[in-house]
Amino acid sequence: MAIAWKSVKTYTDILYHKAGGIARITINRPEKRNAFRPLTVVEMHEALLDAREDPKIGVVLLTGAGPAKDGKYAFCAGGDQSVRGHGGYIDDAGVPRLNILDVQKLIRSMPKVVIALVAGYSIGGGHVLHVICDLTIAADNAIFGQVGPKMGSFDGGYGSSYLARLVGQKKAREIWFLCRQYNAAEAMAMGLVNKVVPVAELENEGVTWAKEILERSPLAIRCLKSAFNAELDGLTGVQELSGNATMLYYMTEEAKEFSTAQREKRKPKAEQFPWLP
Ligand SMILES: CC(C)(COP(=O)(O)OP(=O)(O)OC[C@H]1O[C@@H](n2cnc3c(N)ncnc32)[C@H](O)[C@@H]1OP(=O)(O)O)[C@@H](O)C(=O)NCCC(=O)NCCSC(=O)CCC(=O)c1ccccc1C(=O)O
Repeated sequence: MAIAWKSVKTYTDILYHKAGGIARITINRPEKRNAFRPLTVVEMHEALLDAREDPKIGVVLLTGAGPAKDGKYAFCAGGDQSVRGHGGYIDDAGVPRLNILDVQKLIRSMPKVVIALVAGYSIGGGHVLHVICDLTIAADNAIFGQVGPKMGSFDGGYGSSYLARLVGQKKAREIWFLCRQYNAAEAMAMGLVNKVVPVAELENEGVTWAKEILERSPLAIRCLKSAFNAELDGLTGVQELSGNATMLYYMTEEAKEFSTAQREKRKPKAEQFPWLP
């Protein structure tokens, strides 16, 4: 499905495009298997915020540039180990950061559908990134895995707990404890991805799914996303879900009458609103 992407802004480590209600964020460090350094994460966060704020955007495609010069593909190989220091990943100002957690939270909470398009490696923090997306479409060359216990890291948040909700406790423990790699067919079989397509079809498939979603009700999808999250996200999840209830309530004649009455310093006409069963 052809789509005329327009560049939104020029970044150093990512590409950011939009077209027809879809935003596409591409991690653009193919020679590093699209590993993210603090700058990459800052740029991803800015683009995601822009997509969240744009009322024309309903779906975000998150993907990795490739293939690299050696012909290999990667969605993302996690945190850039060349800048790992004491207390985090060191940014240009020398500050240690684990700022990928901010990106995870934004993907989780934004009221838009985020789809990971995974070709090649989705490893470590790059695996967590696809896990946290609402949907994952994998290329037939996709390779998934966690590496933390092999190289001195772990993600005890969404990367393990939410992973276990997706694939089950036994499988999630296997993935983290053994640090094996899984191909696209294995990922499909364990419920880690939504669909597998030939690598040449990956973007087209993502656009097809996005366009189908864009034909659906934005408010229904907004409420569904926060409802799916609420069960798992504790008070943060309840806050998001009930924030949507408040937003919908503000849109009612009833809320408008009570708000207007307060400003007009009069008694609200409560009797006109039913106490529904
Ligand atoms: C992905 C590989 C399996 C691919 O293997 P291969 O195809 O053989 O390629 P290589 O020759 O290894 O790599 C090519 C090239 O890319 C560089 N590179 C690859 N990955 C990284 C990386 N993560 N960081 C930096 N550079 C990378 C590699 O050095 C080569 O460059 P040259 O210049 O040619 O040498 C394989 O590459 C691989 O296993 N990569 C490492 C995977 C890894 O260790 N990832 C980090 C896991 S830890 C993490 O992601 C932390 C994330 C985080 O911040 C966090 C914080 C707090 C809570 C949770 C998290 C979280 O986990 O999200």
